[in-house]
Amino acid sequence: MTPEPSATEPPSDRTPPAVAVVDAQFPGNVGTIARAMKNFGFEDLLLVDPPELDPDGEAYGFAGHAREDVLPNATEISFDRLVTEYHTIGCTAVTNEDDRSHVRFPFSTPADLAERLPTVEAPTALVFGRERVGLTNEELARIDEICSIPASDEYPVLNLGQAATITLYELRSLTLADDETQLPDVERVRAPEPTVDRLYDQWADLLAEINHPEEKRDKTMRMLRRVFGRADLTEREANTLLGILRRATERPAEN
Ligand SMILES: C[S@@+](CC[C@H](N)C(=O)[O-])C[C@H]1O[C@@H](n2cnc3c(N)ncnc32)[C@H](O)[C@@H]1O
Repeated sequence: MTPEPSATEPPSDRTPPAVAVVDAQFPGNVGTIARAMKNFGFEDLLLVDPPELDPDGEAYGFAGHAREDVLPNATEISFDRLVTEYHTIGCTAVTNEDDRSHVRFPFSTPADLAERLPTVEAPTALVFGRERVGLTNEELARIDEICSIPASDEYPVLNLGQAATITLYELRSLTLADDETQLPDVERVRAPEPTVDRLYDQWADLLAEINHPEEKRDKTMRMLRRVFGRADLTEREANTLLGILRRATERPAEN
């Protein structure tokens, strides 16, 4: 019998996409992308016409812990081999004004891809373009599909490192174990009922203390209960408010 995978084991039945960067002009971008890959569990970095990656330079400087594995293990590849050996997904900005017959259409968002990629059997590569001119139309025409991050129509073009980071974040379910794809479930210590009741008593005392009109007090208390009910106070928050209200009601009248 196959043992149940533990919660921290990565999803085993999926081959994570490789990340290809075409003609990266700035080594810093390659470092930023390598770091995002390490953050979100991607390992296979492919570089088409890469710049010189000096171990004392920007790429390694920007790569954080990816300088230990993702970056030194990067593979140089030609664009021809990339499009022949991989199911390629070109990442590019599009706007609503883009001509629909254009090479940038149809497109998926990274979130769409996260759902669909597990069903693609061929090795896949996400392809990012140059910082200044992106992927050329000729390159896009040879790529299997297009992925675009939805952004302002007025300015949908992110910088290369940001675009790769957002895309890889959205695809993290392909590489990370379920318990790594979300933050730890830290139990909120909700304020116990007697503490919340004391808080309302203190409010009532304060309303009396400041001579809030008697005929309005019930309504005001109802409103305060609603406000604090919505706030869903933690024990610490309730105690802090209680302390402040107590000091306000116990303060000797001035003058
Ligand atoms: C600064 S952009 C290139 C700008 C270039 N003028 C263009 O319009 O493609 C660098 C790379 O980031 C990625 N990128 C930028 N914005 C994107 C978006 N909204 N969706 C997907 N990828 C994006 C693409 O891979 C692009 O080639």
